[in-house]
Amino acid sequence: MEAENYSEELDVAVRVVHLACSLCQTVQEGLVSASSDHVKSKDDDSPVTVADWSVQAMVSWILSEHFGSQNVSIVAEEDVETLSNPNSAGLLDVVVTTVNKCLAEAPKFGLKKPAKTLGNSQVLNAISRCNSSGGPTGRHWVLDPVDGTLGFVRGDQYAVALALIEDGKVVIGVLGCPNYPMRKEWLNYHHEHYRAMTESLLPSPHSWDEGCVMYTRRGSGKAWMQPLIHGNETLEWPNFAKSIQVSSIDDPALATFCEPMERANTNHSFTSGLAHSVGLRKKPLRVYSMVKYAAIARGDAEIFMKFATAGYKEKIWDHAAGVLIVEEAGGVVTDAGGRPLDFSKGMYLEGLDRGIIACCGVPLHDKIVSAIFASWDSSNL
Ligand SMILES: Nc1ncnc2c1ncn2[C@@H]1O[C@H](COP(=O)(O)OS(=O)(=O)O)[C@@H](OP(=O)(O)O)[C@H]1O
Ligand SMILES: [Mg+2]
Repeated sequence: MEAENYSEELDVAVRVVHLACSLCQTVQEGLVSASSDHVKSKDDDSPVTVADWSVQAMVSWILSEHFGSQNVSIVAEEDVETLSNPNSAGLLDVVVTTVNKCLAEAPKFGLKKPAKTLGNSQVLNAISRCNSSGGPTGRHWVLDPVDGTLGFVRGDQYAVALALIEDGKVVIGVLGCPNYPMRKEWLNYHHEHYRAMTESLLPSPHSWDEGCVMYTRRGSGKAWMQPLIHGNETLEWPNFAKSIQVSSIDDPALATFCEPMERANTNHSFTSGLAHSVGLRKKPLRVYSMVKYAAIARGDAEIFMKFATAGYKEKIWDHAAGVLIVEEAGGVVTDAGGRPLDFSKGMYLEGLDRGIIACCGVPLHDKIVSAIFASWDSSNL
């Protein structure tokens, strides 16, 4: 039966995402106490951190050890060029140290650690092995080592996203949300008070309470959430797993919609007009990263919309894990034309019609898609 497949893959994926969250938390704490060595610029000027490379190296190493490197194809965000440049020697040292420190903790998470610490070339190899471009056939892991890099460097929300695609379909989705606590009250609290209180101040990661890891398997009709582990705790399955479900709200007046924080990543004025025409009354909730999918999946918000500027091609690693978790938790995710997202075309969501709409259920989703149909011509997207 389909729902029983992939248990070993899911088990390893959840554990490795827990380990990656722990790595990210340590690095984010370091960032908050400010070391500019930890931030580099990518071509597109978005911040790239030690955590990006270290998570990618670590996840690649664990998956290859577990399943055999010849069986593991990984599509991931970071390439190895910047890091293998001799000018980046200092940064590479920090990454290698971070990876080894993290892997030393692997047994706490039920994973195997290396017999000897990894050297520079092993770490670079692990990163460069993630050079698959996916496609319509075979198995491909899809990793966003730190999704929401802006949120990460600002001490705010970010996610570690790992998915498995088989023959073009997402079959496993795991989303680590280190600053997104298990408690539902967080969203209101965050929205109303937290950002205002901390506008000029980077928060200490400890003030967020513990984060969570969400996961699912295609066809299970279920999605789960586990708390992160702390200190000397060990990850004992099922680690207090709680089943999660989308919200049952279908009245737009009661619904909350979330969208990207940054104007550069979505068209806020278009979504604001759309929200008005559909009857959404609440202020949009702007959150960095795939935590937006997490919020829909567990019923903290009802709608997620993202409309990138024309010409921007959405990458599969920014959506694969989140989409499956929302769908299995009872939600609907499509492009703006109402079609499912296509993960079979390589690293991009080729053919995506305008934007992405994730909803807790069909009635709200229909309303949004109809409103887009009605208002598109008059918009200046
Ligand atoms: N121009 C443009 N338009 C749309 N999307 C873009 C664009 N540029 C980048 N990206 C990708 O979007 C990811 C961030 O999306 P978010 O929803 O997390 O946005 S936001 O941080 O809340 O503003 C972001 O993921 P990360 O790089 O992991 O942060 C990018 O992959
Ligand atoms: Mg991303």
